[in-house]
Parts: sequence; structure tokens; C-alpha cells
Amino acid sequence: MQSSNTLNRDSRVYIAGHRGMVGSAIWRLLESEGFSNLFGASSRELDLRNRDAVFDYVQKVRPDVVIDAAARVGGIHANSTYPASFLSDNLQIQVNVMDAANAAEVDRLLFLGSSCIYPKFAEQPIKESSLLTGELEPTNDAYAIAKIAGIMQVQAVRRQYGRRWISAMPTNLYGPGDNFHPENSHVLPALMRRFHEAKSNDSDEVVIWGSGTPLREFLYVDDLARASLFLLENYDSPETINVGVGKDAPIREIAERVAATVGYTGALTQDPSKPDGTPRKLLDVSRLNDLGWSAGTSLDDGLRATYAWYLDNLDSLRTT
Ligand SMILES: NC(=O)C1=CN([C@@H]2O[C@H](COP(=O)(O)OP(=O)(O)OC[C@H]3O[C@@H](n4cnc5c(N)ncnc54)[C@H](OP(=O)(O)O)[C@@H]3O)[C@@H](O)[C@H]2O)C=CC1
Ligand SMILES: C[C@H]1O[C@H](OP(=O)(O)OP(=O)(O)OC[C@H]2O[C@@H](n3cnc4c(=O)[nH]c(N)nc43)[C@H](O)[C@@H]2O)[C@@H](O)[C@@H](O)C1=O
Repeated sequence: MQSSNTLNRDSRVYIAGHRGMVGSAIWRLLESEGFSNLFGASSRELDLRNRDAVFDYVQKVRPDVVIDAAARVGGIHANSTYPASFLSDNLQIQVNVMDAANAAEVDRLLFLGSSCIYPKFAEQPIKESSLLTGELEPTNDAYAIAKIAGIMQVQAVRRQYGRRWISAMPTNLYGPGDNFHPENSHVLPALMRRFHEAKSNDSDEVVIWGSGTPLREFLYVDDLARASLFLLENYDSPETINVGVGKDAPIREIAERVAATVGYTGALTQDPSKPDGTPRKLLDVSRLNDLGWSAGTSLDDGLRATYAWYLDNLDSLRTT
């Protein structure tokens, strides 16, 4: 599994999605590690659904390494409300980025998928070999199918062209740069904002979606950035690899920890009319641990850092 490494501090690295939560964390890490040839374009400058524009950009940049952290991303509500957009945008973005990278003979590429690619009732903790062994969770099946196609494209390019491309499947992520939209975001930023607003408005009740019983695992985004660099330096296999912390907790308990981080002391009420999604998706991270990498940030430290970022960026939060 060790790769003969062509990644060095002078490598030309294109990070697709470099302004998003994950892409910006990877950019920060690579910059701090001394990488001096980083490339990125915002969606305004380069819509990755525009195939010709993507080919032109990649031909111009001539990257040695591509990290695909660009996608249409959202929580359970956004995924289940806009499935056509999640399927179509993500298929287009990843096919264009990977086809352009292949045409430019890029030898190293990291594609980021998601733990939702695994079957809804996969055996826990979920091993990489569970892929395509059962039905998907309906609230994010369209997104998951796009991500599964991405894994297959990585494997197909490896087989047909011999390129050392890899894919990694992160668990649920959070951290600085997250999307704090009230409806479209993931659970941690959504609740952090709701608790903050309740505290600011002296409100004594906050509503949590669903039953509170689903189990979720959370990885701090800077840990994902470190794992991404580690994999580019140490992993070269067609098999996808899970990236997580190996621990999960019920949403209700997670909500209580977010409330404590924010300093909200009022009531927490469940809204059972909202979907729970998959009951549990704990990743088996033994493949990554066996290579010598494990996550370093505790949930409480990560929540504190995320809340500090939220307070510093209240005036410029995303609106979609
Ligand atoms: N957040 C999570 O919990 C998880 C995320 N992942 C995966 O990690 C990756 C990054 O996610 P995350 O950082 O959270 O998402 P964000 O929404 O924070 O960032 C997504 C990025 O994709 C870019 N993008 C979206 N659409 C287009 C487009 N049409 N053209 C160009 N750029 C586009 C955005 O660009 P711009 O900002 O310029 O508009 C943005 O930088 C994704 O592949 C996601 O599936 C995997 C597991 C969990
Ligand atoms: C990363 C992953 O993210 C999505 O899947 P998910 O894990 O279900 O993500 P979520 O963060 O939105 O919800 C987690 C749990 O939390 C509960 N919950 C409570 N209160 C709020 C709340 O206020 N907002 C949200 N979003 N959820 C809430 C919610 O009901 C659910 O039980 C995928 O669509 C897919 O995109 C994907 O890959």
C-alpha cells in the first residue's frame, strides 16, 4: 500500500473546492507544511459543471496533484429536498475534474466521498468492504450514488491508465468554515447556531430534529486535512479508505455537548416530524489506523474551536 511518493513541497497542487470547509482546511495545512504551489478557483471564477472551462483551467495549471473537495454538500434536509441537484451537480463536478486531470496526465488525485455511500443497515462499525452490499438510506441516496460513481471512476482510471489515484470516505465532518445555514446545514453547525441564537434572545427552548436516537461519528475538519495529506503520501490502492474517529454518540447527547459549548442552559425539545436518517454509521477505521494515522482532536476541543470561529465570522456566514 505504500506509494513511491512524488508529492513534495514544490508539487503543483490543485484543490478543487478550496474555499469550502474541507478545501480551506487542506489549503491551510499544506501552506503551513511549506507547499508553495497551491491552486484553487471559486465557483464564481470556475463553475466545475462547465466541462470546457474545467479542461482549460486544468491544462493551464498543469497540476502534479489534484484534491477533489468540491461538491454540492448539505445535511439531511438539503439532501432529501434537492436530490436531483445533489445527483446532477456532483456527478458533473467530479466527472469534469477527474476527466480533466486524466487528460492532463495527473498522477496523484484524491477524491473525497462520504460515509453515506454505505448501506443504511451495514454491519457496524462499517468496513470498506460493505460498499454495494445493501440498500442506501433514502434521505441521501442520490448524493450517495454520485459519490459511489466517483469511487468507481478512481478505480477505472487506475485500471485503464495506471494512475495512482485514491479515494477516501470521511465520516460526518465539522469545524471552521462549516455551513451554518438554519435548514440546509449538518446537525452540528445547525444546533450551534440555534443554541447561540436562543442564548442571545433569552429563549428557553431549542428544537432538535428527529428522535435524538440516531448515532453519529464526528471528525474535526483539520484532522481530515491531516489524513488527506497522510494518504497522498502513504496510500496507493484502488480500495477506498475510511476516515473517522472510530467513536459515535446519540444525537441527543451530541446536542447537549453543543449546548454546553455555547453556554445555552434552556430546554431541548425533540421534533419527531423531522427525519432521523440512517440509524447508525460508525466507520471502521482500522485500515487507516494500521497505516499509522489516527485523529487527534477531541469532540469538545473541536466544538470549542468551531464556536470560536462562528463568533468571529457571524457577519459573513453563508446564506445558502
Ligand atoms: N461536510 C461533511 O460533513 C462531509 C463532507 N464530505 C465531502 O467533503 C467534500 C467537501 O465538503 P465541505 O467542505 O463540507 O463542503 P462545502 O460546502 O464547505 O464546500 C464545497 C466546495 O465546493 C465548491 N463547489 C460546489 N459547487 C461548485 C461548482 N459548481 N463549481 C465550483 N465549485 C463548486 C464550493 O465552492 P465556492 O465556495 O467557491 O462556492 C465549495 O468550496 C465534499 O466532497 C463532501 O462530499 C464528506 C463527508 C462529510
Ligand atoms: C455527512 C452526511 O450528512 C447527511 O446525513 P446525516 O448524517 O443524517 O446528517 P445531518 O447532520 O443532517 O443529520 C444528522 C442527524 O442529526 C439530526 N438533527 C437534529 N437536529 C438537526 C438539525 O437542526 N439539522 C440537521 N441537519 N440535523 C439535525 C438529524 O435528524 C439526523 O438524525 C447526509 O445527507 C449526507 O450528506 C452525508 O454524507
